[in-house]
Amino acid sequence: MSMIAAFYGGKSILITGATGFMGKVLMEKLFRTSPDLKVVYILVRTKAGQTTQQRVFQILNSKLFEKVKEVCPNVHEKIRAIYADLNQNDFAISKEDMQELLSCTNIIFHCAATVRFDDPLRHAVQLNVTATQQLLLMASQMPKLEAFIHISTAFSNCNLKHIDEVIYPCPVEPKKIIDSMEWLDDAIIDEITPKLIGDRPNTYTYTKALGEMVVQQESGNLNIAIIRPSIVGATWQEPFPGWVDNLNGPSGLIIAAGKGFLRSIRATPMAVADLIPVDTVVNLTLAVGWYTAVHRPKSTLIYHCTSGNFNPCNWGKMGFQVLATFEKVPFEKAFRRPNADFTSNIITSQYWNAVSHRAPAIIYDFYLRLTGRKPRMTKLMNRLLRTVSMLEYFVNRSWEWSTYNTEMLMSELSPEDQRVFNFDVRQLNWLEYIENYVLGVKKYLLKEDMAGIPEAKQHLRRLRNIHYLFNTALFLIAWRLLIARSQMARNVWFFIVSFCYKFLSYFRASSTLKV
Ligand SMILES: CCCCCCCCCCCCCCCCCCCCCCCC(=O)SCCNC(=O)CCNC(=O)[C@H](O)C(C)(C)COP(=O)(O)OP(=O)(O)OC[C@H]1O[C@@H](n2cnc3c(N)ncnc32)[C@H](O)[C@@H]1OP(=O)(O)O
Ligand SMILES: NC(=O)C1=CN([C@@H]2O[C@H](COP(=O)(O)OP(=O)(O)OC[C@H]3O[C@@H](n4cnc5c(N)ncnc54)[C@H](OP(=O)(O)O)[C@@H]3O)[C@@H](O)[C@H]2O)C=CC1
Repeated sequence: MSMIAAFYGGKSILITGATGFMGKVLMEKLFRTSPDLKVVYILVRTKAGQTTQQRVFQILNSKLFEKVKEVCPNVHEKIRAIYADLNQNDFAISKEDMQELLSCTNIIFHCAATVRFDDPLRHAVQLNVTATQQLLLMASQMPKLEAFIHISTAFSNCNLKHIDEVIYPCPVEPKKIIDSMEWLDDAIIDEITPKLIGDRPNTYTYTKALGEMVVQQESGNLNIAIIRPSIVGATWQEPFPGWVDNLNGPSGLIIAAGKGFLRSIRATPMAVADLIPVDTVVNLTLAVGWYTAVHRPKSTLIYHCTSGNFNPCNWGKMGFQVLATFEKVPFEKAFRRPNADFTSNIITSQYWNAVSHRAPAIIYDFYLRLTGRKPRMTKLMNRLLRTVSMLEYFVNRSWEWSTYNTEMLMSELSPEDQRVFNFDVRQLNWLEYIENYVLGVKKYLLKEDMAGIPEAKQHLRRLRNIHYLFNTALFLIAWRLLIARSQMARNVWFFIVSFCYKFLSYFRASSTLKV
């Protein structure tokens, strides 16, 4: 029997960010391994015209929860969706709901965050710092609370090369930042943002670092742990391989590359691609919840959930395997044939951007205009290149994260728990994982049917022929222009033509002789 699964039995668990990528997988695993848990409270806001209940209904009816419904048929009764907006005071939770949360909660998993890199500082602080502070305040009023698990990111200190399992202070205290957001206007905040984030690349990593400081400062008597995952990718094994439901991290780029929009990227092929499957993060998170509550470590432990030091894979190998998978299972209706040029040189990258991205977009828009349609490719391409430029920071550097606490925890688990809550990425076969990831993107994000693969392959063959035809035409036009202008080109042309003529005459004469 798994000790971790048994631990969650009968517990009341509060999850923030349960409607997000990681939150859904966390809930799924909890219900599948501990169907006898008492209740899972989830803080949910209304979104895109859906009520909180409709959102829960949609999650429970997704493919991700198919197995759960077999193991825990009354799962819908065990989820208590509480309306909450983490941007509001007291999260806009009703008095009755708040009372219930405060008196019943045993464990908190705080996953909610804004993961957008370009969020204005005010918004990122509100969600990643102030909301964390408020949740800690709530936690301090929960008499039955056994553990508070905060999900941060391995990149909260990406300005450092080697990162230990400690909290690194930011120059300005989080409390001062929170206070200043109340009275500074947006224009001034925008102006001081670059100075505040310093050598971090964006407001996301900066506010996640501030969030950790808040956790440390407001921990009081709480039993707290922090988990720092690296780049979270599709599921490795559970509940099935390749599940993914958003465009963050590499997923969006896999689509852009598979559809032939993105054919080159400024990336260092040898840099470590520190990807970590979402089910691995969730297994570690649940194990940490158990360990923190049962063993009550004296200080706040930080767990790095990374792959680089256990089982490194680099961007070059990843890109190669992604392309190899596109050969077997191409995406439908590609714009161009998928290709990948990784270059770490800024000038070469600008060149490829012009030749491989902007020029085809302009030509396609010209074709759309000619055929009476609205041009859209240049706009789409600009957006894509903006996204890529934001991710470039992470694909041109390598980091080292120490993992003593994660390894310690692994050694504390029983063999059964090591199996059920496996977070040992040494067992991960990257080639298999990446192939399943690409398949998952095709199935669960693009919702493409496998039956369409022959047609997709046929489409790629057509694109290849168009590509050859286009290049030949381009070459002939360029050559024609050149010989019209340059004597040397004319001489070369004359030499080639006369050589071909002589060769053909010789060939004809020798074949006549044989007859
Ligand atoms: C030769 C090329 C490739 C070769 C083939 C192989 C490819 C695979 C190999 C790997 C290559 C390199 C992969 C690099 C991945 C590196 C990721 C590193 C990230 C690590 C950071 C730390 C991890 C974390 O802690 S947090 C999680 C990460 N967070 C994110 O990823 C969020 C990023 N997204 C944003 O910040 C925003 O969405 C932004 C700024 C990118 C765009 O904002 P904007 O307001 O302009 O638009 P949106 O409304 O958000 O979206 C517009 C449009 O774009 C789509 N989209 C959104 N995000 C992405 C994305 N990541 N990639 C692609 N497309 C994206 C979105 O759906 C919208 O589409 P519509 O059609 O308009 O709806
Ligand atoms: N994905 C990754 O690569 C990595 C993620 N992390 C961390 O993991 C955690 C989970 O990330 P992930 O699941 O990928 O992120 P998602 O963006 O998928 O999910 C974010 C969650 O936060 C919720 N949320 C955001 N704003 C509010 C709000 N105002 N009120 C209530 N809920 C809100 C979202 O709710 P809604 O559905 O309503 O928008 C959603 O449930 C985050 O803390 C992130 O920093 C760390 C490393 C890498």
